[in-house]
Amino acid sequence: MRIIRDYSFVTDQDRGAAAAIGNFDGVHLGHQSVIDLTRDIASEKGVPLGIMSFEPHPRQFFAPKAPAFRLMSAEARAHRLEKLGVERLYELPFNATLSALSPEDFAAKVIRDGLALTHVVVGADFCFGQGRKGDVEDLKRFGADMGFGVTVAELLHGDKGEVSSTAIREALAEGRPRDAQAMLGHWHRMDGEVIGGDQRGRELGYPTANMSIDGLHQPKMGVYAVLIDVLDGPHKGSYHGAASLGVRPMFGENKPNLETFIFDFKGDLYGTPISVGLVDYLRPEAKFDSLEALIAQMDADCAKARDLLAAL
Ligand SMILES: Cc1cc2nc3c(=O)[nH]c(=O)nc-3n(C[C@H](O)[C@H](O)[C@H](O)COP(=O)(O)O)c2cc1C
Ligand SMILES: Nc1ncnc2c1ncn2[C@@H]1O[C@H](COP(=O)(O)OP(=O)(O)O)[C@@H](O)[C@H]1O
Repeated sequence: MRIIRDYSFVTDQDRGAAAAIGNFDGVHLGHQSVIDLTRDIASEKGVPLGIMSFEPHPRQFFAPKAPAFRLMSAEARAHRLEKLGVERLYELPFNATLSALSPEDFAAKVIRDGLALTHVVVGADFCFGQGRKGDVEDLKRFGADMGFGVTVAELLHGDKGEVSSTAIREALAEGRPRDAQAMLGHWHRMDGEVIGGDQRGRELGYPTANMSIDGLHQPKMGVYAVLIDVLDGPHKGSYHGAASLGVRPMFGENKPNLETFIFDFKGDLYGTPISVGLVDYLRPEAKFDSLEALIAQMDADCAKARDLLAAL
């Protein structure tokens, strides 16, 4: 997969794709069905399969101080899109210039002149151009005039309503990772590099691989049964574990992070990229009267997490 970060000066090999347009935060089942549809069109036309996305997310551009809401970083999204067979990722910088393009200019300058897309696929609720003034009918009209195909994908509904990034954020904020999974088609994963902590974990008998969650949507704070993928290095592989997402009230008010104890594992993970999938919410974080009480609770958490994960 090639990542193209601008729509001007695009080389011929990166022009002419059939591309789905959107933010694809989470790459949930709705996104996946749009991508499947785009894949069929791309192979029928013999052109690369593309995604047009924006960085930062337009909401981040318009409200930079709002709490973090993204389900995944741009890097994690790219990784997942690549796994789905996407060949060109147009990760366009969302800035004052792009956001000020009228719907017609967006179609002409970005879709036609810049990327020369053969075909675009969007969801039925797609809006584009300055002030989100353009809708799918406008896009179809521009496509007919400017010479690109347009397909509008139906919005996907799950058992419990529409599959959306918003519904997934809500499920996670309420401690329902399995409901999020049902909409995502995969476990909600938080990716990052293992960073150093207070080196207390090993003394408790529970060394934890710590990760910053800055910039990411915050699921309900507490203890989870988790699946871990070590993405690189000598320990690369998949593991089970228990993680604490939060501020560690036992040890003062700290910045929220994710601390993961990996079962049956020994080794150095500092600096290693890992991916932690939330499977079950076990309990809120607590402040105990003694370290012994915390350790006893961690023993119980791990026993429970082992059972839940073994049953997957
Ligand atoms: C399964 C599990 C449960 C935890 N539960 C709590 C808790 O209830 N309260 C708390 O303050 N910290 C909790 N923690 C966080 C530990 O306090 C923290 O990981 C430990 O102090 C190590 O910190 P360090 O990595 O900075 O050395 C938990 C950690 C794990 C892995
Ligand atoms: N079973 C394990 N689970 C998680 N990390 C482990 C494990 N065994 C060893 N480690 C390593 O130990 C480090 C955590 O030790 P810890 O004492 O909690 O230090 P820190 O406070 O720096 O996180 C991890 O970052 C990782 O490199």
